[in-house]
Amino acid sequence: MTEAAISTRGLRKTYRTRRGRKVVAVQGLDLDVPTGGVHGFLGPNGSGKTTSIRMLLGLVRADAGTMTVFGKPVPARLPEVVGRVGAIVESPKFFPAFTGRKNLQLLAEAIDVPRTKVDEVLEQTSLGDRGDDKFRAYSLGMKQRLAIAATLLKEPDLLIFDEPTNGLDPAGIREIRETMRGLGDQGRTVLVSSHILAEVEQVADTVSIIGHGRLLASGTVAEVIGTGTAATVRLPWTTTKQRPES
Ligand SMILES: Nc1ncnc2c1ncn2[C@@H]1O[C@H](COP(=O)(O)OP(=O)(O)OP(=O)(O)O)[C@@H](O)[C@H]1O
Repeated sequence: MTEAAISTRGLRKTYRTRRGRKVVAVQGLDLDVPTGGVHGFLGPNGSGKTTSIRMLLGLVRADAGTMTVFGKPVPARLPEVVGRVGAIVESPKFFPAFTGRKNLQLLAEAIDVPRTKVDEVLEQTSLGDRGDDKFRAYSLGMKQRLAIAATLLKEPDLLIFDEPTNGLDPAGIREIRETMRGLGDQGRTVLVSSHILAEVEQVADTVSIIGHGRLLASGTVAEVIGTGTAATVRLPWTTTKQRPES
């Protein structure tokens, strides 16, 4: 069996607010992300997706549970796999007065990647003909694609995107979706979180549904969102207004 790109068992995180109130964000999450293709991490707002991703990346400390990335326990052995992982968990910072290309060239230099790679990643994210425009002139979708281009500079095997289409118009959403699909088709592993069922359905091969910090269902999109498991799992949207139009 191929090694899972990501695996978590019994992952837990409780936050304490400034007023001392406890917020249970993740409560015993068992997540398995297979290697290769696009895996949707689907759940309504506040279900614990960002917290789980931040724990995987060593940005938030887990209270309990185990996690592996490409078989290495994290965060203990994160340095061994960090070079294989690219992530966008918040809006990345670029210099507004520099072109997209110049921003990427600076990054490439910083991480010791040949400058020729910049053209390649601009093409991969459909920014080839806009690389010489200033970053501040980019649309939100183009800014997000430049962020993806930046993560691609080091050719990661695993890409983690937290709600990458938030705030984008339908054209922007489509472009990000196509970029993610292209990466999955190249054999890379893409983990993408979303609260929009229809969006995950359109891009993912496999999906895990999370609700209140727990795994509710996992499998191929056809199994989980199609006619199969979804019918037997009370999807978290059914009780909220967050169920998207499909
Ligand atoms: N730093 C924090 N301090 C206190 N509570 C937090 C903190 N970060 C997240 N939470 C709470 O933890 C729960 C899970 O939040 P999280 O952001 O992980 O969910 P999410 O599924 O990513 O939601 P969204 O789609 O809205 O980003 C929520 O109730 C949230 O309010």
